[in-house]
Amino acid sequence: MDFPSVERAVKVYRECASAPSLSSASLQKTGDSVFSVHSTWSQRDLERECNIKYRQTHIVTLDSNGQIGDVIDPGTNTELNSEQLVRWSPSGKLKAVLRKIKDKKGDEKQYLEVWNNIAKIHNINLTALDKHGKVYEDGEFGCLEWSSCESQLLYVAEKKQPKAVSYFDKSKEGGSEENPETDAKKKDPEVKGDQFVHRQDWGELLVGKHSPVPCILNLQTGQVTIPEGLPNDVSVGQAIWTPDDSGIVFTGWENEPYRLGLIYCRNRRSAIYHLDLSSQTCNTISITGQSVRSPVFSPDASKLIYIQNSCHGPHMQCAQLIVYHWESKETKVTVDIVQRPTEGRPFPGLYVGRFEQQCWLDNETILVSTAWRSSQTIIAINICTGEVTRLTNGPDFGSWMFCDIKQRLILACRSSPTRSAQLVVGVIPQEGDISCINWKPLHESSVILSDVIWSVITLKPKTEQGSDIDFETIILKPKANSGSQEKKLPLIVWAHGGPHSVFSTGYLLLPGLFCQLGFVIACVNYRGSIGFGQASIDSLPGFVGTHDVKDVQAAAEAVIEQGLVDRERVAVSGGSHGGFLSTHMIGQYPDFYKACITRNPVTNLADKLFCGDIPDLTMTEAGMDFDFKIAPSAEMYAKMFNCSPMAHIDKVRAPTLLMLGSDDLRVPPQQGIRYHEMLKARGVKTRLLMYPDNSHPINKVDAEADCFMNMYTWITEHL
Ligand SMILES: CC(=O)N[C@@H](C)C(=O)N[C@@H](C)C(=O)O
Repeated sequence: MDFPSVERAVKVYRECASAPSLSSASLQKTGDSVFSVHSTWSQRDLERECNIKYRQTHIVTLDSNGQIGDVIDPGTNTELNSEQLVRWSPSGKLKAVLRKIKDKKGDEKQYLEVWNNIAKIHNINLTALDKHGKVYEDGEFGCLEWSSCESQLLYVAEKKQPKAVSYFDKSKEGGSEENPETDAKKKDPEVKGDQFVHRQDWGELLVGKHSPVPCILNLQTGQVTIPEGLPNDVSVGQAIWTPDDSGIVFTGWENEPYRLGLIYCRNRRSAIYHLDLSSQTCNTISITGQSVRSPVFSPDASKLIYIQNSCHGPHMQCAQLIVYHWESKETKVTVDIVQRPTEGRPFPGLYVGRFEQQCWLDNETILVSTAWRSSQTIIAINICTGEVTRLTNGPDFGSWMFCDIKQRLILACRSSPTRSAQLVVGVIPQEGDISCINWKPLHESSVILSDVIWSVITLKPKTEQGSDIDFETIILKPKANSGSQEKKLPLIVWAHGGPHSVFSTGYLLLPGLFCQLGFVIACVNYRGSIGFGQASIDSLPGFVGTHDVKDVQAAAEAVIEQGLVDRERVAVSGGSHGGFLSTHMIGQYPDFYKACITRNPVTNLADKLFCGDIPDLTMTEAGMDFDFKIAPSAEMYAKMFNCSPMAHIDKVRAPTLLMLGSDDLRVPPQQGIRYHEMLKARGVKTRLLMYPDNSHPINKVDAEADCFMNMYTWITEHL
């Protein structure tokens, strides 16, 4: 087949990859019925080989009926180079900015700034204060919270460690057994012999993040304090003020017996804590033995909500919404785990990482984005009754993300496999059906794939076990051929990673790119994906390498049966567990797939058990209970190997491209390197690309673009 040229592929990549992705968006009331929308975006810059960040501002007015009036785009795109966190104060009059700057010597320093509507009014050099290590700005631990009196800022940073010095450092020889008091006079404590002590961190994408502690900056004094009374061996994150600023509430993850990788893993043992700042007493609010996260107070400060799910088993699960009554301390599960959604009760449960800080429509209703089968959707939850209302279900946009709410003005971001992110606003009706919202776009999607159409098909598994659980596949087709029969197109079957994650009907860069270049794409949400009920998730552990494989194959065959695809030109792709599946497909269906392209694949669970930052994944997905002692029997090793792609290596014929991140801690490169070598030793065509300074996602701008071009040339050469 004459595929589009490499030059065409480069052009299409430049167009599609230029789509900005939303980092954050918030509403500020700036006048009677006037609101400003501040959004920060991330966009690939292929020339500078970096992701640039920029801020956009829009003005929204409400008319006399409280409906959306004007939407004004003052065209104020401003590139942001050093902002790490931004938080507006409760009054909206002040803005806190965490900024990272390199000084003249090239050393990074962090500043906490406060701006009013005229200028910068506070500027604290946190690094120079030397009260803590780096401030955390990540999505797992990071926070930046104003006290209600707007005189203090709360954030988390690396706990300051005593300075480790050598026993042979002559400059330290002043203090000695004869004159120990000399040591005591030193400003900071020093420890001899600890220079090379291993300090475990929280793993992939959280490297160097060991022991975060809460920090309080007093804007009047410019001083930072680390509260006393913190629990031992707990990593603090997501900290917020108690309503009267008398204390803080935070999520604490257990460090002992050792840390397991945290990113993409919502099953890490944790608790919600309340620290009273004056008495320095710290109490746990949540029950022990769970994984909890994202504490948020109601506007009237009467209730605290947080998310809870098991700290055992799958890394992503259906969660509970917990309501904690602040005065009475009564705790209630207001939304429970959903095992199997039904036609009558289609709500599939809660699949949420963190609530937005402004997620309250009123003191009884919260707004949240959650996976709902193959779509990300916005729901409203009545936290007294647990009633769930789906607010976004329109056919034209696939997936929605809730951003902010002020009074009844809601800010959201929507996209689809053929339309990049678009900010929209709407007014939630005061009466009647709150899902009747007239959404108004603030801008057009920057990328619209007008010659691609997408759909979602539902499939029933063919295996007897777990066969009452259906699954879905998102299909992208070139519009030109959607109705025609004469020209059969090549197919790429895509498996997502996790395995407990999901392809959502949002903007999907790689599938959209390949579809633009003439391929049919099938993105498979196999059993075990989130968004389909807990029973689906629980159906996979112990059956990886069979259930997930059979579902991916069933999806491929279902698309072929639609008549558009040339069954002789089918490729398979996926990263991480998606790489586990793509290498399984070419081993178990060696004549069906003619090419394989995979990113950081899991190829041998037995080998992975003692490497990588989440050994628990290996045992969990192989159907075993994880224990921190990890003492597997020979039989357990055999089971882990036998459910791995490496067990099928002798059958592989498909030319296989592997793309590895040299810094990957989640799935160490050796998994891909060994698979590549085993193919070479068997004379199977294979190519391995190793991307330095890239980890599990391989998402540095230059590496990501290079991956795509190599994927394209590999597939077009072998289909
Ligand atoms: C929990 C986890 O990280 N699993 C990995 C093996 C994986 O599949 N990661 C996904 C999120 C990926 O696509 O990288």
